[in-house]
Amino acid sequence: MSVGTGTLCAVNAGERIQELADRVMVLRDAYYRGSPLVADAEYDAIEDELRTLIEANPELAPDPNPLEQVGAPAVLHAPIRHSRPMLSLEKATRPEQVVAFFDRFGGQPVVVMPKLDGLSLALVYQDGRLSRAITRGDGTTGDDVTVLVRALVDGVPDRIPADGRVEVRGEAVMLRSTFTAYNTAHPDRPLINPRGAAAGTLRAKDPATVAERRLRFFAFDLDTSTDSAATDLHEGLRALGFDAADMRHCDDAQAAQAVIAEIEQQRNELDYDLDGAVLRLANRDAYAAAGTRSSSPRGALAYKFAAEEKTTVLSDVLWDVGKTGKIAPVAQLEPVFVGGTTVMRATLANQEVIRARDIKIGDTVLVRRAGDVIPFVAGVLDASKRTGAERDIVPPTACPSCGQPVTEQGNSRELFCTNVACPAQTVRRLVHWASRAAADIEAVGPMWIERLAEAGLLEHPSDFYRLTKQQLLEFDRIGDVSATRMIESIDAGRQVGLRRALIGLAIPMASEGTAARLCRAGFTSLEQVADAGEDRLVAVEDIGPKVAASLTMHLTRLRPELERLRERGVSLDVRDEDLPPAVASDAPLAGKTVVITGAINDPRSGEKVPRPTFQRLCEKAGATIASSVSANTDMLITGADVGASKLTKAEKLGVEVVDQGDVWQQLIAAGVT
Ligand SMILES: NC(=O)c1ccc[n+]([C@@H]2O[C@H](COP(=O)([O-])OP(=O)(O)OC[C@H]3O[C@@H](n4cnc5c(N)ncnc54)[C@H](O)[C@@H]3O)[C@@H](O)[C@H]2O)c1
Ligand SMILES: [Zn+2]
Repeated sequence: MSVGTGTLCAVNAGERIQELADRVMVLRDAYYRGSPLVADAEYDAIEDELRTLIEANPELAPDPNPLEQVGAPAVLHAPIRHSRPMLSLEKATRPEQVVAFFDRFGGQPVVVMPKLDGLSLALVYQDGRLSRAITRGDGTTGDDVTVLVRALVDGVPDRIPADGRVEVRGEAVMLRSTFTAYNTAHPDRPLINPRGAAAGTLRAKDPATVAERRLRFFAFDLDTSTDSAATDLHEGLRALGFDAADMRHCDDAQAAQAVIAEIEQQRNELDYDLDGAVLRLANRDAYAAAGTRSSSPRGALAYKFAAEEKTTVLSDVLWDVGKTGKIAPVAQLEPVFVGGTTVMRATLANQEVIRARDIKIGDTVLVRRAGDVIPFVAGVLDASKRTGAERDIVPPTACPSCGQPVTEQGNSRELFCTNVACPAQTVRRLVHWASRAAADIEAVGPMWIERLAEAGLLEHPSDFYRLTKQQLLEFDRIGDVSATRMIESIDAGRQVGLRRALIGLAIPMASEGTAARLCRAGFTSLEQVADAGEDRLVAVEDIGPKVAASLTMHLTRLRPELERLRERGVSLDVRDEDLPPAVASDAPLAGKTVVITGAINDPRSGEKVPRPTFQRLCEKAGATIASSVSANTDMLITGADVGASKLTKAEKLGVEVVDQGDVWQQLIAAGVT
């Protein structure tokens, strides 16, 4: 008897299936206990491989099959059985799968909404009062977390206008703003990511211990015993007073795909993490009638986005000297595809973060890259993987560029090189001067700036303006064309003006906003700011004593440089672009200080409008823009997906909250476009 290759394969496949199934169980167990061993993307890859193998070899399906189970038989403190199972979702990554979903339910309306990355909760109401909040658990039985939810979760009303039994399901998330604020306040015990933080919060024994870790609930599912509730999911939830996940009705796969793309695009600007978009039958009866599979409802589909977190190996740490002399640890990573690009370097912030997260060279670390944010190392996931060959990360005692001793500053013990002649700092400052936000010397890139500095031709920003074409032509790889381009680009940079020059000088603590505010406060030249003195500077809105002191000290030090810039024809005077546009006294927002929050869309085209563009429109209509709500704010303009914290604050301070739609109407009526 011969053994066919098919059989051999099946034997191998069987082993592999068992191996993967075991691994899935181990990873789930750790994950649902709150200490994941790998990033979600890696876990999902294991599930995918298992699913593909079982589909090809159904007879080898393990028993029990983890893919037919939900969650994990987690440790439940107060188990409660769900009225109907809380399931997982079927996943899709390709447009064809969205088409297939629409084909399956020909003609039925579908809602598309963000797939929030938190943890799901079932809220049970009896005759209008919240009676219970329950976690998903293993899908059949969850944990009673009513006390914690009442104390910590915003967006869960105590009472709703409905009789009988009502069950609302949704996601409890930690807003990114809450997460960041918490980690800033507690650098010694940082949270790794918002989702883990949310799950951990609802595992606390006593709400008082996690009081600063507030969560926010967004509803996505509704079950009622009464017939009075709307059959449309979105309307039904809103009528009961819930913030629903932002749902958009779509009639066909093409429309759905467009909304999915829009959600993915907005992903970075929202105040919560999301890992995909959910498609779901809009009609609640149709959704119920579609029924379920072993572990997922048939009437819904999750479209997954690229992972924003992955694990990789930290191969080394370099200490990088920045333009203000700050020496920051930069992680060198084994290349990893995350957040849509291959990441090889990530920030480690400072030595306190390294200590608090107990990170060592050689560790497998979690790397997070969300949107335009610089990738960073969030922490070590599986310390049990350590072999003993890992090395401690040792901060330098001398500047890696100039060798001068370093100094430590602040609570997070940031390291600084205070040598003003430090070559690394010099290059960084020159690069910053040439950057778009400052003199915008586009044709002289960072590499050439470094070469020119090494050759002794550049040390201060003013040195750019005495470079000659002859000097540039002496460099091997600079020909006539590029030398001309460089000189022209430097010439154009002479029009830098007060605001951008101040940005370009990289004065510690003075932000781009500081520069803009000084211009608006009536300063007409950089010399005037240098001579103003701290008292006059603090009188400017939003400029505090520390910023004023830093400005005065550094501009005094830079006085000779300001003179050289002037001598070489560089304008340090305020420019038109630095000032708010002229406003008529009857402009709709005249005299109002406004804060803008949420995503802004032009109602005429439906298109997204970048925040700075909308700010400029409001300014043209007479408004002064502030970054956060305070007692001085007159109006909070809200776009889509507004963070709860801003709204709560506005309510507390009695600030008028106005929807962007109303503001657009006024802008359009006043001809401000
Ligand atoms: N890192 C690990 O080791 C590890 C282990 C196990 C699971 N996981 C992760 O946990 C998840 C497991 O999948 P799952 O079954 O828990 O969740 P899922 O990805 O299948 O999605 C279902 C969940 O999505 C949530 N959700 C968010 N927005 C929703 C919306 N608008 N409509 C409906 N549901 C919405 C709900 O909480 C629901 O329970 C995956 O992301 C997986 O990567 C990770
Ligand atoms: Zn140095």
